[in-house]
Amino acid sequence: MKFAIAPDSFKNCMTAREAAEAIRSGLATVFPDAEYEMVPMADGGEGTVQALVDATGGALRQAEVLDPLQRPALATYGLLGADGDATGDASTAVIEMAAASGIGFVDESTENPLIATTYGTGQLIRAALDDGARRIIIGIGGSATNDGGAGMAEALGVRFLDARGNAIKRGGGALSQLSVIDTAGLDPRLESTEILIASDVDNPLTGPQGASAVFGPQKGATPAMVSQLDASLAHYAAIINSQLGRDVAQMPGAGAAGGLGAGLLAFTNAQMKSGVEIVAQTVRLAQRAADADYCITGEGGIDAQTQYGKTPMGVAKAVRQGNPSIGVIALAGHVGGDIGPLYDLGIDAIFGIVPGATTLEQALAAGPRNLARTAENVARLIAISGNQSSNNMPNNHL
Ligand SMILES: O=C(O)[C@H](O)CO
Repeated sequence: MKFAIAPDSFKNCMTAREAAEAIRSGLATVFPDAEYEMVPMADGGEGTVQALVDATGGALRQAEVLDPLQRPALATYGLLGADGDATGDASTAVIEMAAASGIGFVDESTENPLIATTYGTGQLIRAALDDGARRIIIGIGGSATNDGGAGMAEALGVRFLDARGNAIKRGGGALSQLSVIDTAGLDPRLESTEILIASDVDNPLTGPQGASAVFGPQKGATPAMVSQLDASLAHYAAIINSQLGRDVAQMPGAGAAGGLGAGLLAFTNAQMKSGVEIVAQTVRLAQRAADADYCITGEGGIDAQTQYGKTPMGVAKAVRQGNPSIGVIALAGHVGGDIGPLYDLGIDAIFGIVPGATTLEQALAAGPRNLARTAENVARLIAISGNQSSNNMPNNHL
């Protein structure tokens, strides 16, 4: 009997690796001799750096950056281990933009998307290049910014000038004064660096579905600021198009992280991909689960949204590629209504792990125990289903 264990983190409760350990401990009470392939997962959002470092035997690194309000901060990124490195030589870095430019750096009294900058994200990319990265996975979303990634590009050597040739201020508000983009100083290492963007949304840069209209308010933008920021980003995109020949405004995902998606597409050779697919490929999930009987995945919450690129869905797709008969079982702290489509899309069964009425605080505190107990019960079902190998039958549990 072989299990591939590939959960996401359970937010505010367990990292993906801790969740995988809890699942293994529950399964192992019933199948102590089974083989367990541990593959902590993520979808490009929070926890991606930790999951990829854990899954590949990599290392966490820190860099001094400027936060969205240009205050000094320390931000963590990761270098993957050779285990999960598509380059084969441990030169892939993984970055979460939110580690340098995320909403967590501001509160209601300081948030201001007119001035917030992604400069620190550019500093993280530079730090990864200094570490020798030739492939960078960057998870984007959860930002405090609305600057179209101009700050990120500036940190990598691009100059943004007004009509008089002076550098404009950082932040989305000042982009309305942009006249010339000078890319002569852009870090030449970017030319030969593969950048994969794992985006949390596929919104365009501008318009009613764009970065400012949809996500500006959650960063403190008033309706007047939303109009100003949307016009600034439209102006910025028009100059990018006319001076760099890249038409990024309506590309899917260009509006992610306050338009950082657009900035990466405009100034680097980045490609936008599904976050969970990038992670699954990087950790070779399909290969590692190719001879597994079951895959156990999970996440803090599973609901109808899960089908749109969340980890359990991406895991199911990946493991079924080379192993169509694998059983895929998902465990979650919260299971929403309308999960029917997930069964058709490749998840065989979904179980909530919370045993009864409880407060969120209690549920979080008991998370690892609840996850392990639910995994044990899943194993008990498997044991009585007759699919188990007779060598692994735990008589004392039947
Ligand atoms: O950061 C943001 O703007 C949202 O998470 C969408 O990417």
